[in-house]
Amino acid sequence: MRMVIAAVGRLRQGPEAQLLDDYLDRHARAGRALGLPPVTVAEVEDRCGGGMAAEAPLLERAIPEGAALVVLDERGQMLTSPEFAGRIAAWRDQARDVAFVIGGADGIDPGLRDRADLAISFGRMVWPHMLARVMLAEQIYRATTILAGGPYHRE
Ligand SMILES: C[S@@+](CC[C@H](N)C(=O)[O-])C[C@H]1O[C@@H](n2cnc3c(N)ncnc32)[C@H](O)[C@@H]1O
Repeated sequence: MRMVIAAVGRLRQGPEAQLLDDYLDRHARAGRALGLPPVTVAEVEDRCGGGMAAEAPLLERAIPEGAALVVLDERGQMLTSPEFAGRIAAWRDQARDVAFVIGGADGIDPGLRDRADLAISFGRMVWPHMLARVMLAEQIYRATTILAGGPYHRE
């Protein structure tokens, strides 16, 4: 199993990058015993201003073949953290790769969005894509602690 975040834009050094690295490091450490791999981040950028249509093929290239495709989209489903953890465990048990896709300023091209296995919403408000990246990393770490039975997640 591989876990990939494919995201539009380059995250510069700063608080978001520090938070992202921290959650992904924590996930990597906690996930080892659970058979969950570290998350890799593939950043894509279209320098010609082509918007989401130009970004879609760049994102596609970062998605492993046959991977479960999860798009982050404010119109998607709102899962609880334990539900999200259950999805991750199911992909692990099927030895299936999973790719999480985060769009740019215009969002994710409908062609890519429509073929997703799952669209996840962090609420109906629109978040900056760099914050969505950090929030996703935190939820992946949280999911790992839920699967490990740790005390980080409380209801
Ligand atoms: C600035 S938003 C783009 C919003 C754009 N108007 C749209 O229609 O998707 C950039 C990316 O951040 C992520 N994002 C922002 N808000 C989100 C939310 N509430 N839930 C899930 N993902 C979100 C999505 O991947 C989105 O493509």
